[in-house]
Amino acid sequence: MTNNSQNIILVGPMGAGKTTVGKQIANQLKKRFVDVDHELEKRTGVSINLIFEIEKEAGFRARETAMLAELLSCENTVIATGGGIITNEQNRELLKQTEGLVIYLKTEVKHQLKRLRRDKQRPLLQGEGRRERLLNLARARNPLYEQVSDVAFPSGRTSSYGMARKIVAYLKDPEKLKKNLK
Ligand SMILES: Nc1ncnc2c1ncn2[C@@H]1O[C@H](COP(=O)(O)OP(=O)(O)O)[C@@H](O)[C@H]1O
Ligand SMILES: O=C(O)C1=C[C@@H](OP(=O)(O)O)[C@@H](O)[C@H](O)C1
Ligand SMILES: [Mg+2]
Repeated sequence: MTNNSQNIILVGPMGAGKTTVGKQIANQLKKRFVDVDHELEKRTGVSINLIFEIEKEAGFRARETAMLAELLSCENTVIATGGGIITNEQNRELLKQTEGLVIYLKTEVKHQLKRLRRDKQRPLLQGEGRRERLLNLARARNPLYEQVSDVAFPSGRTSSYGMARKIVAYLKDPEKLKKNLK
């Protein structure tokens, strides 16, 4: 079992379920939940969309790095990151060096498209060509999620609740789950 105060950090692409599953994991483990994007919105008082519009992606990324560093210094917290967190080298170093457990929520573009079809909150998905855009992001970013994570969970058709249960079971007894998978 992971130690009681260990942080759990979720990485993975947009629509992988980092925010939704992260909240449920925190509930089940009685840990605090924070989301890098939500914290940025709280601090700035504006939406991620507006930060992108005013400060462009570079401005958002600088804020995101500062927020990640701050949140990683907490204890006993489930931290949901944004899908682009791994694009910045400093963030990747922070994730590799943290004592927290970094979990990669894997997903496929077809599931992302379905889950995010009504989304208006994600600046990188505005406009046409979502599929192409998600495919390009996956190509560039998936190896980086692998690089920074300790363990990966594919979501596929498993519900967000099912994912949270699977992950909590793993955290309570990593060996048992490995045996079940054999
Ligand atoms: N495993 C899952 N199965 C089905 N829908 C999911 C799953 N995980 C997340 N979702 C849905 O996809 C949408 C995006 O999830 P979210 O948690 O915001 O993803 P992320 O934070 O990784 O971008 C939400 O509507 C959420 O309910
Ligand atoms: O993939 C990305 O670059 C982004 C993902 C978003 O978070 P989610 O992964 O929670 O959607 C959010 O941080 C921002 O829109 C940029
Ligand atoms: Mg999210």
